[in-house]
Amino acid sequence: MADELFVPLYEKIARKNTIQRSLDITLLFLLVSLLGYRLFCLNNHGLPWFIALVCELWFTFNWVLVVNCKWSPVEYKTYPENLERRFPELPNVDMFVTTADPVLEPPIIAVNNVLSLLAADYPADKLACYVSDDGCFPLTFYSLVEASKFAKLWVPFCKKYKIQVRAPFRYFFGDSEPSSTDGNLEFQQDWLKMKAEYEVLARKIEEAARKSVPCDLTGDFAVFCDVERRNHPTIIKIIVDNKEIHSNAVVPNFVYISREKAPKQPHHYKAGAMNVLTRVSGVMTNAPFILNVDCDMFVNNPQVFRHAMCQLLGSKNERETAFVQYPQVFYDGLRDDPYGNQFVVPYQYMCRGIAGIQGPFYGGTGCFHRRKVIYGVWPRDRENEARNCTSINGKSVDDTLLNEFGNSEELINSAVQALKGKKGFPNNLSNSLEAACKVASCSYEYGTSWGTKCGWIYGATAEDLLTGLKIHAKGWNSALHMPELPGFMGCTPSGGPEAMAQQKRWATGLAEILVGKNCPIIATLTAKLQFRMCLAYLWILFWGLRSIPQLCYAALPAYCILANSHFLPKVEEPAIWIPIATFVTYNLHTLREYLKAGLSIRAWWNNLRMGSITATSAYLFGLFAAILKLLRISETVFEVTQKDQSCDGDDPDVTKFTFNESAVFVPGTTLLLVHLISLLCLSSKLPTPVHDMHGVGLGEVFCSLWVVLCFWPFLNGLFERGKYGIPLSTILKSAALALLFVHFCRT
Ligand SMILES: O=c1ccn([C@@H]2O[C@H](COP(=O)(O)OP(=O)(O)O[C@H]3O[C@H](CO)[C@@H](O)[C@H](O)[C@H]3O)[C@@H](O)[C@H]2O)c(=O)[nH]1
Ligand SMILES: [Mn+2]
Repeated sequence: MADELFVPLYEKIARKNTIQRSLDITLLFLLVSLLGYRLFCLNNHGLPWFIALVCELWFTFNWVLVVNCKWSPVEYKTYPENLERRFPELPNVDMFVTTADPVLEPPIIAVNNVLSLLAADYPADKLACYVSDDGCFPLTFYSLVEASKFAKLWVPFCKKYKIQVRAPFRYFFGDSEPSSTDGNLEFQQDWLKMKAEYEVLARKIEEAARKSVPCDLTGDFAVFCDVERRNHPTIIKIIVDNKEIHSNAVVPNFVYISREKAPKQPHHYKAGAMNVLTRVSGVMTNAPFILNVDCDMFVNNPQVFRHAMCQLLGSKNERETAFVQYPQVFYDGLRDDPYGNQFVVPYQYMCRGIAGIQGPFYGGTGCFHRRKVIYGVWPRDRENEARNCTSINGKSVDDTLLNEFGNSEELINSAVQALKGKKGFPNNLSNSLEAACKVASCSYEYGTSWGTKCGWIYGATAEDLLTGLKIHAKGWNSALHMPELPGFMGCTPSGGPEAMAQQKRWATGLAEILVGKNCPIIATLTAKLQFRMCLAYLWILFWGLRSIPQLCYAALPAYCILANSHFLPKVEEPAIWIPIATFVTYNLHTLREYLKAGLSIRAWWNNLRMGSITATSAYLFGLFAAILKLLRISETVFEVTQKDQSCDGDDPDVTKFTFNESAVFVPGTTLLLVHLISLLCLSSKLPTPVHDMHGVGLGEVFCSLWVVLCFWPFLNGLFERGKYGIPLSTILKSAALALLFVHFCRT
């Protein structure tokens, strides 16, 4: 028996990275040499030299942050086979799904997500699934109700045959025959039946979507009569109450929530939805653990709950795992990542590295939380005893924290249980409906700490990072898990405008955090955020700010060509080898990372190129939005990204960059035009103003060509039409700006 208590549930293993470290340091050394050289001959050079110095200072600083992130990577191994030996009674898990827009997020996607959650390999009576619908759309509710009927067949089927992918649209994807080779007749029959049933479900949802009203708004649907999306009372519907369907329940509890909305009442987008989900589930099932997934994801590894429990239950000290984050892995990703938004390499190196510091950032989806951590408690140890709401023997509960939870007695009672670490809070779902509606109302949060001290934190469109930061600041660590079979899979934008909109939102959200009162520097000085973790947060929070030096540096070669000046040493000077070595080392180093991660050279190039494109367009606009908010000129908005159901990643045309009328494409187009003009001037030997003996050199010309190469999708866009072409209005605006720039350079 003693042995049982010591079987390990997980292991944290340091990864070897000697070569990577030495390359990282070499590059840092080269960057510092470049800076040294620039400073050394600052006096002999003009403006471009100085701008280059400032930009390179920034790049060097950024590289220090990167090296810090990548320095000590770790890997986690879990042993779910040992889980039940140590914990015969598995804890409950509440699963949260958010959806907001039935057009941008077709309900069939959320339906598949929910089905994969309901069918997860975990005792059904320990799970409860809560779907928040910010769209308040009867179609979403209708789809979920239909899905729950299908789930009664689907869940047993998946469990019986140990199906891996439990999202039907992926499981049946492209298969016209059962994928099993064992030729089991019963399986084949069940398979065909399931497929037919799923097709019926999908067709029903499709047909309902085509009608203006998906079904008769009577009975359960009556509440949806005349609801306005932004002005309606709370709607909570218990779709499955598994206590009601006797002991051998197959489908977990399943609840639909559309929180109250009222005009002029802030609803805080996803963070607000997550807080309502936390409270409603608190009064209904109150599981000690919470899984949150965006609507566009699904469970790809049905064992994921057990894996996560290994890390959450298996640590000697709770402080080690405030949450377990699974990386975002995308299905149907376009080949070679043309938009640079599949993040395979960042997850491999940066995320694993940060996991070795205080643990990965919270990524907003595919994450298992401890409920009490979400409730805002500090890790329990002697130092924090005074801050914590429970004392060691679990007797006294701090009233002040609970007062901050709002005036629902049911919620406070359940929170007391949760804070004491009690497992679950047996309650009948329908008995708690009234309390649930109360805590989902939009006035509930007045005068409480929701969004500031507890729950998901408000004030940034990157609520995920902010919430995680707040947790780390209390001294909690988090854990990463990247099993070979990805835990969750989701979708990522597969079009230029959508990709830009998403990155812009992130840049805004990150900049909002940087200047907000939860800035990591303050958290390190006044709370328990580790110094290296603070640097890691700074690395990501600076994403938007990066646009300025990137844009300046990218414009510099064109400026030099037009003004007949230079910012690089001349080819005949030995110092030219410093920038050359930096350039070559950087590119070979990153290329090595891509190849080691199993990606292609093409993927490396696409990411490199998108790095410049995104920085000079989406990040720039994201930064502007944050500045406008700071100046109180306008508020930032969470724009939901368009989810495509599936597309053919191998079709050559879908990898072509797409554009729209958005102003986000103006800076990139301008930059390209400026370089084209400068190269044209150079080749036609237009008389250039004579400044001094330091005329333009080969280095600048090479850099200019490099920028054109990076902006190749834009060059293509100049000549294409339709969605593959840059709209004429954008071209005209950019041309005007480019001419202005040329004029500035030549005077
Ligand atoms: O008012 C809102 C807006 C959004 N959402 C939901 O938030 C989720 C994320 O939105 P999405 O448009 O898919 O954003 P992504 O850029 O794909 O999401 C990433 O970035 C977000 C922060 O910017 C995080 O919240 C996400 O978890 C993370 O996956 C979706 O389930 C939405 O339904 C709401 O519930 N209410
Ligand atoms: Mn998403």
